[in-house]
Amino acid sequence: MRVLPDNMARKRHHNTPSLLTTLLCMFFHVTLVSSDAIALLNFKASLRNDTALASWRKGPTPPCKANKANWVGIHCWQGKVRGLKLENMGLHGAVDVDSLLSLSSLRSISVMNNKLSGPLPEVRKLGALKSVYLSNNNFSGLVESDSFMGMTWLKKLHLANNHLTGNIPSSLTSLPKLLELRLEGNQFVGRIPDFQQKSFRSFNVSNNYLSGSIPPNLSRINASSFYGNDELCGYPLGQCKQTSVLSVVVVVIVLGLAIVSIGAVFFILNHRNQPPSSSVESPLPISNLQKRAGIKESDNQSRQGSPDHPGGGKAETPKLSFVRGDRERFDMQDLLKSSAEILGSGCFESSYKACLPSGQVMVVKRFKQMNNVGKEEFQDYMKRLGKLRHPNLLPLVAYYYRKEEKLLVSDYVHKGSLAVHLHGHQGLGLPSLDWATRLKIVKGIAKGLKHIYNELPSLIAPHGHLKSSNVLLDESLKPLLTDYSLIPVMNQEHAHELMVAYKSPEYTQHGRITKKTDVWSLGILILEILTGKFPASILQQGRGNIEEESPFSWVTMVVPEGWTDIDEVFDKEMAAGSKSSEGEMRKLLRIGLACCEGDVEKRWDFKEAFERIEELRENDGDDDFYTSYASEADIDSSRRISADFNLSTTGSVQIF
Ligand SMILES: Nc1ncnc2c1ncn2[C@@H]1O[C@H](COP(=O)(O)OP(=O)(O)OP(=O)(O)O)[C@@H](O)[C@H]1O
Repeated sequence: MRVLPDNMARKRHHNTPSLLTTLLCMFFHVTLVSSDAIALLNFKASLRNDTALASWRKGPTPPCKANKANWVGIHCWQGKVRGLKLENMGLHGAVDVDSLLSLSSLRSISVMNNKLSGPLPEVRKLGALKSVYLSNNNFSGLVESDSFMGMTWLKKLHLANNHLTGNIPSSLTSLPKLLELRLEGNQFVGRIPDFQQKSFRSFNVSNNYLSGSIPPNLSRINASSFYGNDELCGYPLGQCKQTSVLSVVVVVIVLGLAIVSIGAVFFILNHRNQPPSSSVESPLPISNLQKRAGIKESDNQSRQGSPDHPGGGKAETPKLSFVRGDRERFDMQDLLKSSAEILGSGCFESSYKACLPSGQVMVVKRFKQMNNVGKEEFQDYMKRLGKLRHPNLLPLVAYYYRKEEKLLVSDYVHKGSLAVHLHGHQGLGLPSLDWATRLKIVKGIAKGLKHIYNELPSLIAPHGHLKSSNVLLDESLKPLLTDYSLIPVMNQEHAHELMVAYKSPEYTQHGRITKKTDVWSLGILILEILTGKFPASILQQGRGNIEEESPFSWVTMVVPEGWTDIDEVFDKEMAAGSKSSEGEMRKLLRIGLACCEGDVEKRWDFKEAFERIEELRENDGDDDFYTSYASEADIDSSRRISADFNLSTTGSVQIF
């Protein structure tokens, strides 16, 4: 609230309404003008010629009521603004992305066919967007390489027919979900970068100033998508001209000379920078990780070192033992002096994120209850775990052994855990995981488990601690299992008390775990993924009251017996926009329930569960306003779409 200077406050006093009126006005303002409305009104204020948005105004009519839009150009879902479709409205001015930041449910934005100008809007700030349509405007200027960095959810980006310059932004090349990219009719220069996406549903870079050869993975795209770039070559356009032998020789000689000179410079610098003697190293700064975690730096056991560690010569350094040969080494000192942040405290001790001076970001998980086996057996087992390699397993990188505590070190996974994406996404302003992503995650989890079952057949519960916080998601939302196969080294009483395997019905009822125990956990995880509800057994973990409630009560609560209505069971945010996949969702639910069969004898074994999951058909769900239109025709047909869209705002056509 702005505070008025004293004299102004006095001057206004005569004209101000009574306190009661003011309070009433404030009350009505707060209740009638939702935060979505405020955001939209600020957005409108940034536009020139906004007469087309006359229905956007303060007052008793909110932009959305449930799934119905009251304001023109708005798509609504559960009372929140889900999409903005402001096409062919003669809008001038710039797009004020900042004003839209509080629209937490916004997933699609289209301002195509207007006269908007200024630099490319910073859509990256709206990281949850799935579709961005800015084609046919007057946006201009350099597009920075990181303009789309972190837009993990972006499926469709249409920037055609503007005046954008610079290279095609490299941040586009690794967006995991990007399916449509329309950049035609701009002034992009340079080479087409190597897109990592396997295939595009729509791709067009024609009529720019691109040069060089077309990357091979784009060679299946229609040639017309590349036309109008005079210096572009390679399939599907004509072959690139062969460079003459002479020019190759010249390039080789120049490169050779450059390498020799760079080598010489490095040699000189290295020798200059070397400390005169290792004994005069400056004292280490106070360790952040050490300070936070209170990890002891020196003790007799740690000084013995490990044969695995190449830097074994430093007698005073506590040793980290690396279990993989393919990893850049760092030592315990690096780890201890790195800046650290607590990621969370699970059932065991806390986990820390540590940023090493080299730039590597690691996670250090501390265990005090890991004394089930002696030192040698422990080391052998860690080496065995280090040998597990699978795209869906987060590898153990190194460990630190002290009798009193162990540290397990792995890579930091930036997108965090599945638990956060299922239950904490709203607070973080992230979109809910769609059905297609959830199914891919379930398939990835099953594949990771299969690998552990194959590689560690002697373990009774090969994973033993499967839950949503132990499934991490990488940049492309691929699942990575963590904290797996630790039961053999855990103190048994702690394992019984804390680990998920011991929360299964066979343990709570008969005091045993079996090969099918992980299948129970997989079933619970599947139900959690489908319903979006957090399993009670995890909430109760470590509090010792699991026996008071049957392990089935959560299952019967989230999947009531004889359910028929999909809305009753499935996470609404997942089910919306995936109507065509309802059949597969139901199949997965049946798989989840079969895995949650209380009678171990009747419960599927892992092989059966895996095969059933593999059979599920993947289908990349789509939930923006162009779902029912061929995207190639988007721009041409925008008038038609707008007409349909107007119908939807009256409630007669449901697009979302
Ligand atoms: N390598 C990692 N990268 C990113 N986040 C991680 C990593 N390892 C763990 N986390 C996250 O850090 C938080 C704390 O993890 P931690 O393993 O200590 O506890 P937990 O998984 O909640 O429970 P438990 O101790 O039973 O495994 C969790 O949210 C977890 O998902």
